[in-house]
Amino acid sequence: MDRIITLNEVAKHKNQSSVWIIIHDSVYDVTSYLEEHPGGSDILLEVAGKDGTQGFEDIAHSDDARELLKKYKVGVIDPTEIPTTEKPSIIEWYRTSLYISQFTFIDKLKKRPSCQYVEDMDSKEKSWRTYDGSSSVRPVESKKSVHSLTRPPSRPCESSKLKWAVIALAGAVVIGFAMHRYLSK
Ligand code: HEM
Repeated sequence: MDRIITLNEVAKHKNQSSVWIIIHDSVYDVTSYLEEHPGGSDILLEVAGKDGTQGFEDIAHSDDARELLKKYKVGVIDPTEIPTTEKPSIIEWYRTSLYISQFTFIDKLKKRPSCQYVEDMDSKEKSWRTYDGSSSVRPVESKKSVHSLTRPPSRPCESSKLKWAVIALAGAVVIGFAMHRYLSK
């Protein structure tokens, strides 16, 4: 079984004499690998005692590098310390969207500052990326699966609310005008 390690404990291993790095919620002791690392030791020391997932994924390490990780694993982060406060994914958002049947929706959404769940869509339009509120962007389900969702809206974005407010106001004006005409006869 994996050893459970707290963030506090990882934080203690932050200099050359002992370097622990978190990658995808697992903890690696790379002290003996510092000088061998093809990307240099400095880059590892920068994330020593911390989460290095972003840097690790940013340079798209090879499968060999990922295999090598196993050799240095010392445990996993205490699950109670892993943040779980994700906002709804774009799929959740689509389920509740008025524009569910239209792919052009994505373009509308991008233009609406109140609906910031979509950050980007890849150029081949094969996957969607969502903005989950914590500045991390991740690919999600394919367009097809988005398209197949048909639940009615229950969480419209601000501009939809605005639309209904305008309709209600227009209705009130029409009724007011009709009442005025009726009463002044
Ligand atoms: C902690 C475990 C890590 C291992 C076992 C590891 C392993 C490797 C390996 C084997 C390579 C050669 C290229 C490849 O096969 O992908 C490499 C390159 C590199 N790594 Fe890491 N790495 C680790 C962490 C990191 C982290 C946390 C960062 C950044 C914050 C990083 C940045 C780099 C860079 C910049 C290169 C050079 C890429 C190039 O010159 O093209 N590595 N690493």
